[in-house]
Amino acid sequence: MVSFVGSVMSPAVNFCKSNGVASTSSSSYMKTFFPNFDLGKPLLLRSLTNRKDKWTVCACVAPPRDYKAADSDRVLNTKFNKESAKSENVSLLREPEDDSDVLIECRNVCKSFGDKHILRGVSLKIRHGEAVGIIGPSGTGKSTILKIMAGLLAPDKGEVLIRGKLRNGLVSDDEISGLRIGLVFQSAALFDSLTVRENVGFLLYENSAMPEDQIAQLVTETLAAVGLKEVEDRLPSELSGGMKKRVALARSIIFDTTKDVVEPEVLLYDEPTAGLDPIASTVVEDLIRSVHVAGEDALGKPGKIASYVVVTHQHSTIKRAVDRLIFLYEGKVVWQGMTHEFSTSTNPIVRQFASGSLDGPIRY
Ligand SMILES: Nc1ncnc2c1ncn2[C@@H]1O[C@H](COP(=O)(O)OP(=O)(O)OP(=O)(O)O)[C@@H](O)[C@H]1O
Repeated sequence: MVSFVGSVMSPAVNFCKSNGVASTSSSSYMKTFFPNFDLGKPLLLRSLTNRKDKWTVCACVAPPRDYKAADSDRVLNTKFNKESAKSENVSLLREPEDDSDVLIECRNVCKSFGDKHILRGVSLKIRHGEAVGIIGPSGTGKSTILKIMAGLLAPDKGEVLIRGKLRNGLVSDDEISGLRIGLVFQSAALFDSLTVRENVGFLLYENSAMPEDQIAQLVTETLAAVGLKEVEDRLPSELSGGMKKRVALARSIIFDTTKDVVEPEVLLYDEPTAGLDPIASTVVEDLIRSVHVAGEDALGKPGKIASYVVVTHQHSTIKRAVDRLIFLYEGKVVWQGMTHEFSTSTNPIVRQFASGSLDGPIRY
């Protein structure tokens, strides 16, 4: 099964052939294969997603394993403790020896667009229970590595391992990765002509056998979990920016309750607080925490997301929403550490970025 948590409205979305090989950027492909495609028309969207035998829209897959919420504390307390993160140089960072909890691993990933070499050998691991931030100057490849982790873009070189298993090419219908990955785009990326209910329940209306009234009930419960009430019949244009982001989050965490085990495990957020005022940012940051297994949603229930990765520029998001940071610069990981070490780091690249100074190794 392919779950859809992003949007065809994002220019970054790729269309993946179900053999997992071909991909291209959305706009050119849409024009080629669906000349009449109009992003605002739900009927056409439906016909698109119904082409399950050939094309899939956006990311995410596969039956996850069971996990224990308590594991998240163990991971955070033991895997990247203060000692392990003291290092100021990424090459000296002490990695845990046990990799059994690694959900996503990138090994020496390279990606170019034309003659622009964006990722030049990125290696990183996302472990079960982690809340990780990816930071770094603009254009350094943060969103690109996120899309590669999600399976929307294939690396030119290097490997992506999902729970230790090599992923070939892109996410596809017939690939069983053993991990369900959701990507939440920077713009809330809702379908303008669909109601909030249809947006949040989109995947279930399209792909599940659940009766409509059951989906509607689940949508209401999921909206309540992200702190929204009585907005089901509204159109996205009737929501504030912060509300749209919450609706997008609700869409990414809803799942088919009639299946044995189908829950998102890893959520990837691309600049979730971009363009929000400080208070609205705080709301979204807390929301991101609340749907994590270590958190509690608006209804007081434990969150279900095993791990998440946030690409962000916002200091408040770095401080509030993540525990560990990965710093990308010129297509490489140049620093990793716990969030509280970010502001005291002696790494000149990190210091310049943290202070916003014009003096330092980062040049614009
Ligand atoms: N599909 C694409 N085709 C061509 N160039 C691309 C594509 N996707 C990204 N790029 C280029 O790759 C570079 C890195 O983009 P990316 O969005 O990953 O950076 P980023 O670190 O997330 O930047 P920002 O912080 O500004 O969002 C940019 O120069 C961008 O223009």
